[in-house]
Amino acid sequence: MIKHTFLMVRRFLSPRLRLFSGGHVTEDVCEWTDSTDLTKQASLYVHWPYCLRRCSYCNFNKYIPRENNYHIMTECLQQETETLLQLSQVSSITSVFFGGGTPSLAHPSTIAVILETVSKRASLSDKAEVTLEVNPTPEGMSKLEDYYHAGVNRFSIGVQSLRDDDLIFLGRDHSSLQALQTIEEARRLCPGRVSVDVMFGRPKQSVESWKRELSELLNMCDDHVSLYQLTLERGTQLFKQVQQGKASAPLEDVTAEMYECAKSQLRQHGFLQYEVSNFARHNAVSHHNMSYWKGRQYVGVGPGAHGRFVPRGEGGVIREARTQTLEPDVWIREVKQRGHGTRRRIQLHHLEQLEEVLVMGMRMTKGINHKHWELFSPQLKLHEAFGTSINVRELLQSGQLILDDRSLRCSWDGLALLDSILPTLLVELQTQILQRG
Ligand SMILES: C[S@+](CC[C@H](N)C(=O)[O-])C[C@H]1O[C@@H](n2cnc3c(N)ncnc32)[C@H](O)[C@@H]1O
Ligand SMILES: C[S@@+](CC[C@H](N)C(=O)[O-])C[C@H]1O[C@@H](n2cnc3c(N)ncnc32)[C@H](O)[C@@H]1O
Ligand code: SF4
Repeated sequence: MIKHTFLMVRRFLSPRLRLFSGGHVTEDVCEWTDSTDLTKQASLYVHWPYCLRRCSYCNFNKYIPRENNYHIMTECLQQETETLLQLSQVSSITSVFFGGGTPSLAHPSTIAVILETVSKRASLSDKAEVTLEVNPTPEGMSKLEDYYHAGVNRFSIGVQSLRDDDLIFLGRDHSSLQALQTIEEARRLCPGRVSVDVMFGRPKQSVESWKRELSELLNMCDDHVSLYQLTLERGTQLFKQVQQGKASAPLEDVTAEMYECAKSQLRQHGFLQYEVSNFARHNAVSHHNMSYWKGRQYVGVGPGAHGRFVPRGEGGVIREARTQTLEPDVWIREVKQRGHGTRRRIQLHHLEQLEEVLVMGMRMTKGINHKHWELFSPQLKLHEAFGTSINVRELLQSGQLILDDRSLRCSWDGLALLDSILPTLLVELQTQILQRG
């Protein structure tokens, strides 16, 4: 089974509410050529681990800063970027994503310094997507222009909700008006390259109010929407509130209806679903996230960041799943001592890599095409791996799964059941690989 997929995968894999169907994205803007040596390029993820407060639902790796150590954080992020780029020996970085935590708490000069470091160690095209996640507070908004000048060309704005009561309940540090103003300013700077995150299935939320809320958002937003169903995460305040009966999540059929409405509203506004949680208009898909779903290499820098790359700089030939130390102070110490804070390295052998390619690739509405699969599995073709099994045939016959000349993919109905389809595919893959020794 998949042991190494990172938090984001786990969190957003579950389409519990028959969440995800929609139109087709026709053109693949993120296609790599067959001749590309995949170990020579990677995307870069940079984690800023601090937030001003803890949102009640969030269990991402984030800390409330005790003191202002942003200067030292910048130095260490720069140092670790250098070390890991050297270790990976990639010649080209195809996209950069500053996530968190709240990376819009970082000084724009930190972003500039990291991007300069990347450019010194590898080629970073002017056209490469450079995303920064922004909490839509007045402080975040006031820095957008400086981030833009530092090299950011895409903003991902954590709107979450346009209902002020809900924002307070969720522990957010901004109002709905501030969110709309931040979207406007981000669109002025990066037209066509602004994404919003919005969550539904919130306590006390009704379908009617969700419809109105999404409609307001769709009238103001740009060309990319990430739509998440609020997940109850163990260890969060919201989890406790629900356990103690102080809050309750909407029933499953209510959230399913919320999704149905969202889907049709998004479609009316010209958005096409291209992944389990993501919708784009004018083909404004997230290149960085596409590189995860396509099983490309990525380097993860900063506390708790995940990476997948071959450490060619030390003679490695096998891709590794790498995780950086979670706790910022410990991570800082490690980076100062040895240039990086890698806590865990796991070699991904052939089967494990294929498992990841499968799990990630099936999230895309386009699924896994034959070329994509053959890059990782030249010997065992898609038809050979999945076309002969009785269990897989049942999924094909039921219409949940499609395997044809184009690709292996979920149907719209099937995508909603991805969690239950994947185990069958994984078992079949394991069987086929083991049989072939
Ligand atoms: C799942 S949300 C997606 C946000 C938004 N929808 C977008 O794509 O612009 C992104 C979050 O996932 C986490 N994340 C993404 N890539 C990561 C990586 N390589 N290592 C660790 N965490 C990562 C970070 O917490 C980041 O804030
Ligand atoms: C880790 S946050 C980082 C971005 C930024 N700090 C923010 O909150 O806007 C990335 C995204 O993950 C989503 N997210 C976090 N916790 C979630 C949960 N429990 N259920 C669903 N989505 C969640 C939110 O939509 C959020 O925008
Ligand atoms: S949702 Fe964003 S701002 Fe809120 S605690 Fe999580 S990372 Fe921080």
